[in-house]
Amino acid sequence: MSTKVYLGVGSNLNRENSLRFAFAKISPLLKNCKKSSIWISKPVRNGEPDYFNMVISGDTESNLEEFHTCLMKIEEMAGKEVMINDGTNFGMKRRLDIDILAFGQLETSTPCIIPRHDIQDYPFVTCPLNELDPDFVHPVLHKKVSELWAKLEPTLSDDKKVVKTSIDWNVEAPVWNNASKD
Ligand SMILES: Nc1ncnc2c1ncn2[C@@H]1O[C@H](COP(=O)(O)OP(=O)(O)OP(=O)(O)O)[C@@H](O)[C@H]1O
Ligand SMILES: Nc1nc2c(c(=O)[nH]1)N=C(CO)CN2
Repeated sequence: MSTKVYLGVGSNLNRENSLRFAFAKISPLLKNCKKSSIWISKPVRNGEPDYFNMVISGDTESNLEEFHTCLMKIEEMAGKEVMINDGTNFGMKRRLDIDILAFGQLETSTPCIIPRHDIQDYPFVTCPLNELDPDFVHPVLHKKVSELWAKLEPTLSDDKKVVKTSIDWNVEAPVWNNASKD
């Protein structure tokens, strides 16, 4: 039996390469794998560099535990590094964050919280999810993502807005270093 999953992927360290790495590792795990564009937004926590975010969807044959373990391994594989921005040292940070937003119709808190509140609360999740699948119905709120986005978007101040990047998946990502902020 396969389950349709939605994943939120974010990075603000080597961010374009990190999202490409995530897609390269996740797409073989999913049938009918699809991805949104990459969107840029300000961090929730002030001072960090801006984030790149995307949403990936597809069908898995795995159960939640197996699938969650695979995703944590992918996050680990992407590694960590010291994040320094404008002279502030944020310490060791994961390059890649992968969250399971929804796992079919499941509602649970073990081994992780499903569905994630990010779907309706974080524009950097709602917006790419709406781009990918506006007709997806939230398993608990029973509302289409298009309705959730229509409610959230008009409330956003400039610092919460998300902007679509023009990243072309067919062109190789630029070389990155900790000072380039890309
Ligand atoms: N659905 C999920 N998929 C993947 N990881 C999850 C999921 N739910 C929780 N986690 C992981 O559990 C930890 C705590 O998550 P939680 O949502 O409570 O806080 P957070 O992500 O740090 O903050 P916020 O609520 O502001 O998004 C994080 O490491 C998070 O990545
Ligand atoms: N814009 C944006 N901000 C964040 C994000 C994210 O993915 N996008 N993830 C965070 C923790 O993982 C904290 N802040």
